[in-house]
Amino acid sequence: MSTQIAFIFDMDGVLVDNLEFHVTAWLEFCADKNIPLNREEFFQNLNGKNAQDTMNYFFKREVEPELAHALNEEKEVIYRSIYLPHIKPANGLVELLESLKAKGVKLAVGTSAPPANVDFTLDNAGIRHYFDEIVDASMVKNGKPAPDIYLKAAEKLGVPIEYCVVAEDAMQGIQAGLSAGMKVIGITTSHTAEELAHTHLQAPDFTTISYDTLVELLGVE
Ligand SMILES: O=P(O)(O)OC[C@H]1O[C@@H](O)[C@H](O)[C@@H](O)[C@@H]1O
Repeated sequence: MSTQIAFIFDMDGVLVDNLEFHVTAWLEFCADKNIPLNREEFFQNLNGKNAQDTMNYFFKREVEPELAHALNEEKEVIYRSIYLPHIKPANGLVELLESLKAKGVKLAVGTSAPPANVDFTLDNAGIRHYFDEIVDASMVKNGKPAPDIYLKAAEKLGVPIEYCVVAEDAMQGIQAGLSAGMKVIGITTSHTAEELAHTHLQAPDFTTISYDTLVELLGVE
């Protein structure tokens, strides 16, 4: 490989197909707190947002960080308990990570999730060892849709933005990847391929994605 390239993965809805469990946990949390929320609103406005921005949205004000994280953890306890028996890597992911590692592609995770959920997901799915860098919500000031998480991942990997591909499922996350100036593959776990037509390529999972897909998207040798 002549040009060093990188593949940066969103976590929820991409490395694992878990959004149904997040939605169930959010609906339970909101019902308990008398906060109005439905699935459509979640997928349009909240999916991919970090804890702080989610609580600011629910309470329509800047929630004190400690309170925001404590409230968010109430939801994460529900989420982790219902998702644990089902956790597994997305279809085709492990095979792809193996082949990209063998080709020398740099690999990172860029997620709005809190560190406890990152540990929960990567360790229980058995995929942590594939990644050179992991950037979570606690490591940047501005959450998705701001580009910070993806810019930080590229910086930590030492790979220029023009050689980075992002895999994302959420509207906020896709915006983050596009704003970072990266090529974005839309994984259609949260939205249809038509809804993700503004991404550079759409795929249901990783079974159809290969090293050649990245090379073609980036236009490198
Ligand atoms: O891994 P991603 O897609 O950046 O997002 C993580 C967040 O995704 C949201 O959809 C969940 O509601 C959050 O609880 C979660 O932390």
